[in-house]
This record gives sequence, structure tokens and C-alpha cells, in this order.
Amino acid sequence: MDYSEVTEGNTHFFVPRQDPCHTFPPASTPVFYNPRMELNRDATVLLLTHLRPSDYLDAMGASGVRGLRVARECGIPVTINDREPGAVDLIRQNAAALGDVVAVTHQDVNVLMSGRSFDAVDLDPFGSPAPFVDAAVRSARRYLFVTATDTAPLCGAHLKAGMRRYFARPMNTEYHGEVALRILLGFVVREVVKYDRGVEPVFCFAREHYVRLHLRLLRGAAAADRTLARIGYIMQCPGCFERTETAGLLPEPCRCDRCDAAMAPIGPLWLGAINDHATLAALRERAEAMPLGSKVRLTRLLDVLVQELDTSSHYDYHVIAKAEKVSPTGMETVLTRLTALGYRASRTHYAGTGIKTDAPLAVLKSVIR
Ligand SMILES: C[S@@+](CC[C@H](N)C(=O)[O-])C[C@H]1O[C@@H](n2cnc3c(N)ncnc32)[C@H](O)[C@@H]1O
Ligand SMILES: [Zn+2]
Repeated sequence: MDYSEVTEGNTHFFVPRQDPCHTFPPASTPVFYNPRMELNRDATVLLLTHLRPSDYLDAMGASGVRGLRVARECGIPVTINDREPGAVDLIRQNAAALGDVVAVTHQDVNVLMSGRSFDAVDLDPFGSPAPFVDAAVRSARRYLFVTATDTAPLCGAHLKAGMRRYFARPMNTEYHGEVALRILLGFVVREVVKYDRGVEPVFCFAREHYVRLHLRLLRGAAAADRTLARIGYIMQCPGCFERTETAGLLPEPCRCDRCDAAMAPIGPLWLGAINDHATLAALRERAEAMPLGSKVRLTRLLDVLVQELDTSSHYDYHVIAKAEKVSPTGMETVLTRLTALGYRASRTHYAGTGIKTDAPLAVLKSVIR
């Protein structure tokens, strides 16, 4: 087979030359490696140098890049698993070349996670993580990390697939990336609270074609109840941009204040904060000194996340301006006007023209032209 050597962070490893057609799931490439996910891996390496769990499972390793980087760059004991023999061979070769810095297992991931516990568990599947979250929750002592690349089902573009996988009803709105993240987080929360455990999001973001969650797991029914209290619905007007939120397992029927249409529930989903701002600030500082290939993009992401408000949805003010048939002014001007009126307002990492604010829609409309 034809291999190429790759470096991420300060870790060298080999991957098979990838199928240039980028079919999904990759057809002709025996072991998967996606260089476009380097920022996703950099984010986890950066976070783990801060959290320092006692051990880490790269549950779906492929080439092993993620776990190899965690072992070398964070100095944490690592196990890398995959069920494909070709992947396990490559992980072993890559591990040997680095001085056998990791343990390697060859199992179906649900079997492995049902039998062993790890301080931090990382799920990085093709597409949906839904079939693996329950076992991952039982395996993870303190931290659970999840990637989902099935953004079409999560954001409502493939509605039935979203309902089957996440038992939630998304809606394809102009804030679809945020709906995707919150539907996934809501699903993971429901898998966690049944074990009388709680969830604290630490570092979560949506980017390009994927959602990435880094979560702290808490013990006890009280933590589970606090977590469950942040599950609910965004109530979206089907006729205008108006939305509200309602916490609870069932959506409260309500009508739009502006056009009296019945508001449609999106969810159940996570309504709470998606980041721990103190951790983000610590990561921002730490990132400067680390050899991360995506450093410029990652620090830009952290800068936006640090100031992003914890509201459960955002507005795309260019979309609103278009519907209002006005030409939009600059982002800084909109934010300054909102804060001058006494409202909170921030940029959002989901979209360059996205705004988070606690201002009513009518106020937002009045300041965007
Ligand atoms: C998207 S790739 C992982 C990419 C890798 N973590 C990285 O950062 O490059 C998903 C991997 O999960 C493995 N996989 C899929 N289902 C699995 C299962 N049930 N048990 C174990 N491994 C599985 C596949 O063989 C594949 O190598
Ligand atoms: Zn309305």
C-alpha cells in the first residue's frame, strides 16, 4: 500500500494515500484520515493539556492520529481502539514508530466501552455517534468527547433521519448550525441523566460539516436534575424570525407575538451554556505556546467563543435585512447600538453574520440598517 508521512502538532505518523474523490464514507481508502479535521484534533489536544485526565480512550482510532497526539503532546496514558484489522495494523505501526507510547485494542467499540472504564472517552465515528453514546457514558469517568459529522439530520435538512437518530425534531432555520449542536448535546444529556449523572459543557463548537462536544460528566441525581432542567425547546415562528424558549420535557404551546402563528417546537435540545468561559480563557493563553497546525484558526475560534453569549439561538442579521429589504450596516455598528440600548449582544462562531442578543426582534430590526 502507498503511505505518506504526515505531521500534526509535533507528532509524525503514516496514513494511506487518500481517495482523491472524497467519497463518503470513503470507499477505496482502507484507513481513514481527514486533514481537514486537524483543528478538531488540535482543540482536543489543547484541552487535554489543561484537563489532564488520568487516561484517555481514542475509541475509533483509524490511523490513530488523535490518540497518538494525546499521548505524545499531552503525556497522558492512551488506549486507541478500532474494529477494522487494517486500522489496528496501522495504529500499531504508528505507535511502534513513536516508541509504543499507547495501548492498542481491536474490538467493537461498544463491547470495549461496556467492559472497561476510562477517565476520558472520545467518540469520532463516521457520521452519527448515536449508536455509541450510551456505552461511552457508562465507560467515561469524568470526560466525554463526541464528534458528529451527520449535520444534515441534526439540523433538520434530513428530518426523518434526525428524528430516528436523536429522537428530536430539528428545523432547518437560519441558525441551523446551532440547532445541530444543541440537538446533539440534548441527546447526549438524555443518555447521561438516566444514570443519575450530570453534564457540564466545557468546549463545544460547530464548524464546517461537523459538531464537536467536549463535556465534563458529574456524579449524583442532583447534578442530573440540574442538567435536565436545561433541556427544552426553542419555539420558532414559522412565519417570521420570532422565537422564544421553553424548558421542560414537553413544549408549551404558544403563539407568535408578531404574527399570531402557532410557534413550532424545535427539540428537545440543550438550552444552556455550551462552553465554560474560564476554561476557554485558559486555553486561549495556552494555545500560543503550543505547536498547533491550526493555531491561527483555533485561536480565532476561541476568541469568538469566549465572548459569545449563552442564548439558545442566534439571528443572522443579513438574512433579516434581506427579508426587510434594507441594506445591512456593519456588524460592529449593530453590536454597539444594541449595547448602547442596554442589551447584551455578541458575535457567534456559527456564522460571520450571526448575532446573539437578548434584545427583542423589533429592536434588532431597528438597528441593522
Ligand atoms: C472517522 S474515523 C476516525 C478518525 C480518527 N479518529 C481521526 O481523527 O483521524 C472512524 C473509525 O471508526 C471505526 N469504527 C466504526 N465503527 C466502529 C465500531 N463499532 N467499533 C470500533 N471502531 C469502529 C472505523 O473503522 C474508522 O476507522
Ligand atoms: Zn411570527
